[in-house]
Amino acid sequence: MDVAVGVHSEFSGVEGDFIELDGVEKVFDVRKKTGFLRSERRQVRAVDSLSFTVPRGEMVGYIGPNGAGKSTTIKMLTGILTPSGGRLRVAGIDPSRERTRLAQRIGVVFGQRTTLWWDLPLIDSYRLMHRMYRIPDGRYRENLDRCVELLQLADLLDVPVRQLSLGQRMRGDIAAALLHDPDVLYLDEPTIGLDVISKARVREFLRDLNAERGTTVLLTTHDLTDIEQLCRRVMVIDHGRLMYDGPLTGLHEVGESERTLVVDLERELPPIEVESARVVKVEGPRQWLAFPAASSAAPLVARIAAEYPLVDLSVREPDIETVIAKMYAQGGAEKAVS
Ligand SMILES: Nc1ncnc2c1ncn2[C@@H]1O[C@H](COP(=O)(O)OP(=O)(O)OP(=O)(O)O)[C@@H](O)[C@H]1O
Repeated sequence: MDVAVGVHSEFSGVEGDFIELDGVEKVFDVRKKTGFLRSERRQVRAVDSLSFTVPRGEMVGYIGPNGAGKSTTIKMLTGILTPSGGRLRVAGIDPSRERTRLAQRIGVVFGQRTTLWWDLPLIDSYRLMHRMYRIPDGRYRENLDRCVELLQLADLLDVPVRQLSLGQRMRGDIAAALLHDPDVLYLDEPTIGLDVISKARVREFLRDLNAERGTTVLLTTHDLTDIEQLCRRVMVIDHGRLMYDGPLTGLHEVGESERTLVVDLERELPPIEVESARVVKVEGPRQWLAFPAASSAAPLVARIAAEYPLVDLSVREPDIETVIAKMYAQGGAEKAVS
């Protein structure tokens, strides 16, 4: 249960930290209407004594329920918002003081919004960014060619952004964030709303980018599969505070959460009987089995494949809200922040 505290020290204080937060706070002043012509001032502490470091080249998941403070953190890391307290540095730069200088070093992708010009063909947005970021011609060409090839954008360059599908637009946005070769990439829900194939393509691209270029990546997502496939380390934030920092498996252990194995059998059969999982739902030849999220699905799959007429299967991660709710229920959250 004390996994979180132990694991945290493994990652902190590493030399060459690229992102550094020390006791960072963000308090918003909000006015709430309490009656006709009357309002009350209230303070919302969106980020509360947040401290963590990310070494150069690490790909880290940054997750939490709605309203936890993730976007506020990312906005402070880009310099859009100024912290109310604490110390924050990205590549040695104080983001809110030197926002323009920092812009050359960072790339940002917001899954729910586009940075592309809606009415223009994709390539025109890239040409504008070329000028805006004053990217040397050779470097721009090289980065564009690479992104076009790896993100399969060749057929889309002349299409107005408004006509792109969500998955195509997302790939277009990721390329836009990388044209100036940033050292760090902030990704806010990069796979939201994408189909399975588009998700796989985006994840593969990010994995290669991180491996080949050593780009530091901070990834915010509600999809734990993104984290499982991309990040060795995950940070959980709730009510503006860091609740957990360590590997995803450790988070599952703290929360004692479960994954679901969905199996399609050749025909309708009685519930599957295996030691390490329990059937939670049966619908015709399809069965849902819950098993501990911290353990591997491989032995379970092998066992079922050997004993049952298996046609197809998939593994579903628990949702973040469930994992966090279980963490609280087990008392894991208190241990992680202590
Ligand atoms: N400009 C603002 N003014 C007042 N309150 C704000 C402002 N921005 C964010 N908040 C509040 O700060 C808290 C954290 O919000 P934030 O957007 O950072 O959460 P989040 O983790 O990104 O959530 P989501 O997953 O829904 O995007 C919330 O209570 C939110 O209402």
